[in-house]
Amino acid sequence: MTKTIAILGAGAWGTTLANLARANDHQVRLWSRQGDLSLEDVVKNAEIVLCAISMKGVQDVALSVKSCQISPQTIFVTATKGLDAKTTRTPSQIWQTEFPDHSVVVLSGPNLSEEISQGLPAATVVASKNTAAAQVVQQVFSSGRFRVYTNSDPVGVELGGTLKNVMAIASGVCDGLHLGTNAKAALVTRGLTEIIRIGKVLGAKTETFYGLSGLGDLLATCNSPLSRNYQVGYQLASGKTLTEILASLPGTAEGVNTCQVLMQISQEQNITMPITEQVYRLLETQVTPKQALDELMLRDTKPEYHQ
Ligand SMILES: NC(=O)C1=CN([C@@H]2O[C@H](COP(=O)(O)OP(=O)(O)OC[C@H]3O[C@@H](n4cnc5c(N)ncnc54)[C@H](OP(=O)(O)O)[C@@H]3O)[C@@H](O)[C@H]2O)C=CC1
Ligand SMILES: O=C(CO)COP(=O)(O)O
Repeated sequence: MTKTIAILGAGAWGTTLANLARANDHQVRLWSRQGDLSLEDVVKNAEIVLCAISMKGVQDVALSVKSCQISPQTIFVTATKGLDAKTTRTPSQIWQTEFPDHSVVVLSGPNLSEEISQGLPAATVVASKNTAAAQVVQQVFSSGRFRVYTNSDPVGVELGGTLKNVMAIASGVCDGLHLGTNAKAALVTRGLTEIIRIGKVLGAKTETFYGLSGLGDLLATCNSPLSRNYQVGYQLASGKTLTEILASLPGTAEGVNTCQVLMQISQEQNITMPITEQVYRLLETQVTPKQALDELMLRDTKPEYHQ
């Protein structure tokens, strides 16, 4: 059944998702601040409103959508991977707070948009407390090139995609310093342990992090030069400043902001986040990449906890 879909954000991810939905014969209207269509016209009568804008714009756009005419049945889908700097909320928590009577679905997975745009195969997850809403979104995007799984842990799926961005920065540093495959395996594995530790405190289920939106996205992003977050780390290791890197980066690297929000959460909730802390100190120029490595390697010895 053809659906009317409003996609907010005409960046790399919003455009790619719009093309996937159009390829399945859905009617798609795309909104961005630069576009010709007003937000009101784009969301009017939409059965699905999908947000793929950067984290920094989500709260304001959600408030703007609230003042538009929205059908009571509209499903909201969020594809943003970040945390709100003011409230530490996830994007789905923002949408659910502004639209408490609507279903909210999180779409997240190992989805480097450039590969999907080239028609390469990929899989993703759509997660919601409302299974029927997740299944609607699954049907909208599923194709022979894009395999979509449903899941009932939206916060876990969302945090997998968000927290791995910090690990992707660390992985870029690891590769930029040419530390080798053993070091990378150790970093990504301990990164997953750290993600699970944070995620559990923030309300996610542990097992979600072993799926596509957790381990899957961690592997994709930590190993691909297509990842903007990986690029930030890689270029920091080569001696560039963060300002220089962000000035030439094609698109958003959410891990930079996420890292700051996580440090706030770490202090408030007393969660140990050694890798995140070193990425934060590196971004703040408190340590060099080599010093960050030494700090991690010379921490107190301990048993191998998995969570
Ligand atoms: N690219 C990818 O491979 C993937 C990206 N994501 C996530 O999707 C989100 C968007 O990423 P991506 O499309 O790559 O980023 P881009 O930088 O390519 O695009 C960002 C989009 O967000 C919009 N935007 C930014 N700030 C605001 C604001 N204050 N108000 C309104 N709109 C704003 C931009 O609008 P404008 O054009 O008007 O400036 C643009 O449409 C990120 O959270 C990212 O982590 C998730 C999976 C894959
Ligand atoms: O989330 C992504 C892949 O799943 C995209 O990663 P980057 O935002 O680091 O480019």
